[in-house]
Amino acid sequence: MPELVFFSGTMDCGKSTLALQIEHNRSARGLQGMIFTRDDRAGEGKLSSRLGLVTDAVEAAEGFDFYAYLVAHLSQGNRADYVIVDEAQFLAGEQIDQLARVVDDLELDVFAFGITTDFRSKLFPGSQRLVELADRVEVLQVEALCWCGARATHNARTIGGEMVVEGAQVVVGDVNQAPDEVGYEVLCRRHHRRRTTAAAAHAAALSPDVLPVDPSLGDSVSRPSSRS
Ligand SMILES: Nc1ncnc2c1ncn2[C@@H]1O[C@H](COP(=O)(O)OP(=O)(O)O)[C@@H](O)[C@H]1O
Ligand SMILES: Cc1cn([C@H]2C[C@H](O)[C@@H](COP(=O)(O)O)O2)c(=O)[nH]c1=O
Repeated sequence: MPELVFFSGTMDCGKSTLALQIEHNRSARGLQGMIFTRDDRAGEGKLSSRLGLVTDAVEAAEGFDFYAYLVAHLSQGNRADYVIVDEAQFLAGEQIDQLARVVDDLELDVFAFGITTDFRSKLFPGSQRLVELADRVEVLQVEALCWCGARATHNARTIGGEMVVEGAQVVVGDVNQAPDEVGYEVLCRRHHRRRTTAAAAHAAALSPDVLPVDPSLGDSVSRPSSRS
């Protein structure tokens, strides 16, 4: 039975790499995929991974109709054995409905890849609809890590290393940006809640307010640690 599968995770956990691996393995066996993306960092009509791999893709902009596009593609005598969609968080809910229809009516597997939540830990519309409609939601096995070493489950937006909580939901960007640029950092929930980015933790560790610790004050003293 064909399936709608949502491969989800934080930024930088290997989603695009997995999309390219699925594409490689299937095309190596003679299958032909249709690859879609939206607003990839590498530019329009590209699906790119931080490992340096990139492939051409159809840009699924606002208003793009996946079902109509695939019906037209097939009825012109072209092949499509499966569908890959990267950056699926950016899609509208109705576009996810079209993908479900591609699975049910055109009987094609659809593999969608995307981050689940935004920098405010709210669901993206596309991800919400995927959670509602997917046959399976797969969390990627390669864990992205918070600076403290715990599994990263949330995406923070940063400016100058500081976490921000105001702004547009969609701002295309990357992790490991220069300090003065808008960037992203993956964090565990504890540190996302406390807005403790790596830079903030580093600054706190160096702060004279918390160092040196006076041992005579006992355990009530706040000590710089990975659980700050
Ligand atoms: N220089 C590197 N060497 C090995 N692995 C790397 C390197 N750079 C990035 N990666 C891997 O690539 C992953 C990010 O892959 P990518 O597919 O771009 O992520 P996503 O699409 O989830 O944002 C990182 O989590 C890491 O595992
Ligand atoms: C958290 C968050 C992310 N984005 C953007 C930043 C990137 O361009 C993509 C995620 O790409 P990746 O391949 O998973 O790294 O999403 C955004 O626009 N808004 C956000 O809140």
